[in-house]
Amino acid sequence: MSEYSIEEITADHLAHITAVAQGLAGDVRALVDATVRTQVGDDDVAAAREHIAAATALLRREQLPGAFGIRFSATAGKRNWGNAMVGLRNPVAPPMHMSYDGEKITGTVDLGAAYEGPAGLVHGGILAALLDQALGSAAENAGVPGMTGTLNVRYRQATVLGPVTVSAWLDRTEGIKSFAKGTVSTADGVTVEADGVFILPRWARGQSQEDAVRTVGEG
Ligand SMILES: CCCCC/C=C\C/C=C\C/C=C\C/C=C\CCCC(=O)SCCNC(=O)CCNC(=O)[C@H](O)C(C)(C)COP(=O)(O)OP(=O)(O)OC[C@H]1O[C@@H](n2cnc3c(N)ncnc32)[C@H](O)[C@@H]1OP(=O)(O)O
Repeated sequence: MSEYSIEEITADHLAHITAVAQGLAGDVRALVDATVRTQVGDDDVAAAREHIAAATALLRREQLPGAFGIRFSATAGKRNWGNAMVGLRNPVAPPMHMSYDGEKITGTVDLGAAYEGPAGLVHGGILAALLDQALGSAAENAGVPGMTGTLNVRYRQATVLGPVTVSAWLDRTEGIKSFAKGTVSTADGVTVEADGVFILPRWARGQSQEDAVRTVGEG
């Protein structure tokens, strides 16, 4: 397991690669939305596919051997840029933008046509994933990070595609277990409620975060 790593990086370089990654991911996200909603004819689709194939070949010239992983540094903190919900360089991530106010986390996200489940409504799995991320971050933010052990999700009313707010907070901790809760809200009010248990895995117990990263980084 070597997906956690330490990578020192200067502030200038961080600013540069952040802008580049956000730009590219944003362009690809726009492409996905355009693909879902296009109504152009076959010839235009064929021409677009040629452009897409050329862009893919260009990006494939130099690739990571696997996923981005999670990288830590003194200047940049934690970079989970490949994360499927919040990853800065991942166009699959809507992305959710998270802000922290003490132990409360607020995630804002605009869910477009690419996140549809029932007609005009957000796919329930996407909502569960956003809650998983926010509740997990609430546990981590409270100092007891962990893998999701159990996540309970109650869909109270349909969530219409569009802007959505995710709230999450730590309920309590019991040793290596964190219990977090959260909601999804829209203009219609709370649409989803969740609670979850996040468990610090065995390999990380009794280690500082830095030691844990070194252990897995060498593993
Ligand atoms: C980087 C270094 C720092 C270390 C951080 C490590 C991990 C943190 C990772 C990220 C956190 C950061 C941000 C969060 C952001 C996003 C959230 C997304 C998270 C995910 O997307 S994550 C993917 C889905 N997730 C999995 O892929 C988990 C697969 N699974 C396992 O990795 C193990 O299964 C594990 C670790 C869950 C437990 O394994 P284990 O060996 O540690 O368990 P053990 O037997 O020691 O039990 C200890 C106590 O937990 C209770 N317990 C056990 N299992 C439970 C369960 N499922 N539900 C409720 N309670 C459970 C027992 O009943 C006992 O309780 P008690 O002590 O009271 O009896």
